[in-house]
Amino acid sequence: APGPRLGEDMEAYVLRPALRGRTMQCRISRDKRGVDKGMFPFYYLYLDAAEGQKHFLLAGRKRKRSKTSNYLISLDPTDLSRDGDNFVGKVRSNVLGTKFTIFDNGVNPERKNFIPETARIREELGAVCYETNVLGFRGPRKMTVIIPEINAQNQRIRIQPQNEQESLLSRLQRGARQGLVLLQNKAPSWSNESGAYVLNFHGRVTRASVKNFQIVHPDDRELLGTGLPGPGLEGRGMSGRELLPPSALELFSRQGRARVIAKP
Ligand SMILES: O=C(CO)COP(=O)(O)O[C@H]1[C@H](O)[C@H](O)[C@@H](OP(=O)(O)O)[C@H](OP(=O)(O)O)[C@H]1O
Repeated sequence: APGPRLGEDMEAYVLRPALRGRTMQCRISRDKRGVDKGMFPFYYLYLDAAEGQKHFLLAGRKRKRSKTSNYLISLDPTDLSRDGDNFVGKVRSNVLGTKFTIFDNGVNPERKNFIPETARIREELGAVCYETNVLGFRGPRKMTVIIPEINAQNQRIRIQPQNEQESLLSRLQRGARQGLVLLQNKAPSWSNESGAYVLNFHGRVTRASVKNFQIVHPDDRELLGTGLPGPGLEGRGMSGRELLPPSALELFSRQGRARVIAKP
């Protein structure tokens, strides 16, 4: 897909769903160097464009004082402040770190100082649930991704919960799936030969990793959206449905336990 045009409104660009039938191939690099980057690394998202060009899109970093995993996403790699102009959204987990929600930069309506007349209620752009499996942490985890439907005009359905009960995760919990698209990670199969779980990444995997996953639609397991870390920890994500903030996808993939390798 073509990269952003010069002078394009980058906030609108990164929030716009990918066009149907188009593949957006991205990569994520992680910077763990430096004093506290082991605990709070930086993530940088790039779009791979024609002629080998890379377009910087987003930067992310785990925030230091939150009780839950809370990753801030910014348009500017040098400005990851929560109240900065470049703040475009965040990824927040539940207390257990098993469920994540991606918000834009709107306001939580349950905040005490929320003023409906002036503040825009935040949108939920997606959510991911990890289910531990019967094998405990030894087997591959099951990942369910929930995104709002994209209409025929390629616009995302607005999900702006007034309260927790209207959130994507609560709707998933009670089976209220109207206006939602549910995706899952493709279950790897056990290979006695390699002594590991395998999935066919069509030559794109260079190393066995718990971060290798393929997101598919349950009704069409061959239509892949894939998040893959490359050799230098640079992930390459392809999301056929929507340009989720893949730095968020990179973060999600860190929750898995079982290594998934490419089918020989
Ligand atoms: O204990 C908790 C209940 O689950 C959460 O505690 P914590 O993880 O520290 O998160 C709270 C922090 O103040 C965080 O800075 C806020 O995000 P913000 O700075 O982006 O506003 C967040 O606002 P929220 O995401 O809930 O709107 C708050 O909920």
